Amino acid sequence: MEHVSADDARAELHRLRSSIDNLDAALVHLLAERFKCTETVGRLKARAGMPPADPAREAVQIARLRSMAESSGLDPHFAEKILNVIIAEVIRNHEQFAEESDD
Ligand SMILES: C=C(O[C@@H]1C=C(C(=O)O)C=C[C@H]1O)C(=O)O
Repeated sequence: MEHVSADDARAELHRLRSSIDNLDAALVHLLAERFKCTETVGRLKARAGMPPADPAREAVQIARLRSMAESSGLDPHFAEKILNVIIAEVIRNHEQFAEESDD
């Protein structure tokens, strides 16, 4: 493997970490927007007496995400795991909205 000086490695690491920081910021902003949107969906469902979870919609979302992950070089199993964590949190929020509207 080609040798790299400590100075060059530090400069490259700094450049890469700066991109990682930007990407992490984008992820947080995207998640914040998604949760704003799902909050509105959850409150709408609660008002309409619809169930918090929609497994059919989740299955479509997961299949779509797995396929996008595959074509962009991301491990589809990992992509599914992340989406499941997000969806579980969304459903927890929706259950809370449903309880609030029962009060
Ligand atoms: C946001 C919704 O509620 C739940 C959360 C979903 C999600 O986070 O993608 C998908 C289906 C539902 O279980 C929805 O029904 O669209």
